[in-house]
Amino acid sequence: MAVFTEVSFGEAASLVSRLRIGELTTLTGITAGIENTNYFADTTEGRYVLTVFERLTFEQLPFYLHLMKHLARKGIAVPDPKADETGSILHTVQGKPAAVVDRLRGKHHMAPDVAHCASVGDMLARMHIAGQDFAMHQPNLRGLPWWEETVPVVLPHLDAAQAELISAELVFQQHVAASAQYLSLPRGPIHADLFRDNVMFEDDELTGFFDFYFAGMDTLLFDIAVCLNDWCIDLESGRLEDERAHAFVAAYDAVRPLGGAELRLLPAMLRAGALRFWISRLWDFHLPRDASMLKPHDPTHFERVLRERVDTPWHYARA
Ligand SMILES: Nc1ncnc2c1ncn2[C@@H]1O[C@H](COP(=O)(O)OP(=O)(O)OP(=O)(O)O)[C@@H](O)[C@H]1O
Ligand SMILES: N[C@@H](CCO)C(=O)O
Repeated sequence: MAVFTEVSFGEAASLVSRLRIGELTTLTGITAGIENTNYFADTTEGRYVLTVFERLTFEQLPFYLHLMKHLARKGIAVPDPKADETGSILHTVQGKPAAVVDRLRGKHHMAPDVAHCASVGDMLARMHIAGQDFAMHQPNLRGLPWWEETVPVVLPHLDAAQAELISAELVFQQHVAASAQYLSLPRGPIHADLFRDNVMFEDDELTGFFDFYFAGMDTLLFDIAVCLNDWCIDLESGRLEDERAHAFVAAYDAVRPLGGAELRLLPAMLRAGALRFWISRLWDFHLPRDASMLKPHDPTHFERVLRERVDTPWHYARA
């Protein structure tokens, strides 16, 4: 529900005219999303999305945009950033970084079934493989160092039980991250935010995924955990639903077989994924930014998910 930067039709038309994608015909603000300003931009030649980045910098953005370009070139169903006459895919609107990418067809499936979960697992594995030779490097900017920096900031807003849980989980994750098993995990560019609202389907066929603006170099297992915690759960309780979770991992495993350390550390990564989004939702909720129509996500959801992952570890058992 966020529009942080009001972009005029003229401003957008001026940028679009430099991208050789036709002339702008309509520009419509997108209310969904909380991180950036997004507009649907239709032209005489196609349908696009204009994003004005509100937090990410000109230095940070090339990694994400070139990763999307790299994956699109390899036939992975992601939006392809559009270049201007200089070949640059990173643009400027009102002094802020901006990008124009293909608008994916279809809609989100916010109540996915087993088949949807399997499609996403398959696609994620293919994305991880396609990303292995991506030359640029940037860490997951919402990884452990960010959790360590942000937990003290949100701690004053928590009750005693919440403070105990978040502090204990941070210590647990610090130990996991220092372990030989964790250090042996396969790494590469990950999406790191592949929630249901970042994947499109048309007639149950997966048409693509987007919002790579939390991507980074991290363990591939973390990406799997982030997905399981959003695609394969009972939303009320946060509990993992075994049929969907197994379908997701089995589809992924069929494309990129998981190693022993990955199978053993999946329960710990499921906790890490829950912690990461509990922290970021607390941060957004208690330190909100000035934006028209911004509605932060509910932090208590990931508190429940984390408690569930701690109390009932979930393991993937190959059939
Ligand atoms: N390439 C695209 N194709 C189709 N729709 C898109 C595309 N990019 C963005 N959208 C639409 O805009 C909405 C917001 O986009 P996005 O999720 O990237 O914003 P955000 O501010 O990063 O949100 P969040 O981080 O909360 O997911 C999406 O839910 C989707 O409806
Ligand atoms: N997908 C995130 C928001 C964007 O990072 C969440 O649901 O908390």
